[in-house]
Amino acid sequence: MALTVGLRPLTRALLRPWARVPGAALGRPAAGSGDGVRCFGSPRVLVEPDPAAGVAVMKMRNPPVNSLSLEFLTELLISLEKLENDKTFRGIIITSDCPGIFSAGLDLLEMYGRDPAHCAEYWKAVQELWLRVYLSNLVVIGAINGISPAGGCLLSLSCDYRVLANNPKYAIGLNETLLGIIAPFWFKDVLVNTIGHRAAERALQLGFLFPPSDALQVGIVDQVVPEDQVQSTARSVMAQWLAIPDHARQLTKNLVRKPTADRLLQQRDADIQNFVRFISRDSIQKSLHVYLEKLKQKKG
Ligand SMILES: CC/C=C\C/C=C\C/C=C\CCC/C=C/C(=O)SCCNC(=O)CCNC(=O)[C@H](O)C(C)(C)COP(=O)(O)OP(=O)(O)OC[C@H]1O[C@@H](n2cnc3c(N)ncnc32)[C@H](O)[C@@H]1OP(=O)(O)O
Repeated sequence: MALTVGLRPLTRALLRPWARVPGAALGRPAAGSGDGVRCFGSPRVLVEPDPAAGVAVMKMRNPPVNSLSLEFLTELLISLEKLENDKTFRGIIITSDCPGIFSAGLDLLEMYGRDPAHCAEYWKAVQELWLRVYLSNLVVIGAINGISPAGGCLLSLSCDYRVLANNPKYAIGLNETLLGIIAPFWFKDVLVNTIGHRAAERALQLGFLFPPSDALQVGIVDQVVPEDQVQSTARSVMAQWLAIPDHARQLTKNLVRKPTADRLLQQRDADIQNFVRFISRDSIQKSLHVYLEKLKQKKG
């Protein structure tokens, strides 16, 4: 897929793609990879390659909550692009390195109190990550080992298969309305494609965050397993998906997903402008302020 990363050169230059990850990366062989295969990545994205299996495990580690900041999105994009272009890999497992949190979704501080140019750049990166994961030629499996609201849910929904840890503290869903904001049409489309129109209508309006058993029942995840089996289950599922010839699976994936992606691709700039207009409204900024204050107060 020929997507440009589309971020300002400055943003990219600030990052150190493929820097060795301090400590964790140095000298630590990737699990199951045998001698000589090392983890790599960038400060916020740890990639554990298993070349023999053709699989890479991508661990998000932007503590405390893996919120999708501009820098984090950029690093995720660079990692994905690198894996996509490396013929060694046929599949990626996306998971979290932050205990109890898959991803808290979009970084609210990228949308609160920012100028329009920043919001536009941020939204472009959000679009880019979605397109890259959603249309990836690789098999993408989400090993969801923590709570996954809003943008975290979108990331999960963009995977080919979702395995959620069975922990009552975890939940997944598009909860935007609870923040006084709305899920954009392409978030909505992916949810409708996954759980159907009626269930999506209720879930979106009420901002449902589904705990594991409800998540499985509604179909927002494909499997719920004990927490200590999330990674191994993702691996077994990956083996099933990799048993299918790549070209047939990729063409089929494209057939199914392209119409949804095209809706955004045909109006990316307009979508950015809509977002910037919407998020810049005083009333929306107030809602974000109230929500951020609630998060602070929760701490006591
Ligand atoms: C007509 C309209 C036309 C066009 C419209 C066009 C476009 C649509 C417009 C907008 C679309 C926006 C879509 C938005 C998507 C999103 O993803 S919004 C984010 C949603 N996320 C959430 O609601 C999760 C919020 N966080 C939590 O609930 C909790 O933090 C947690 C359950 C994830 C973790 O709980 P704890 O472990 O208890 O940790 P804390 O709550 O103490 O958090 C630690 C620290 O992190 C900060 N934080 C948490 N989440 C975020 C976040 N998403 N972004 C930024 N920062 C976050 C939190 O404030 C704490 O900070 P400190 O107090 O330590 O500084």
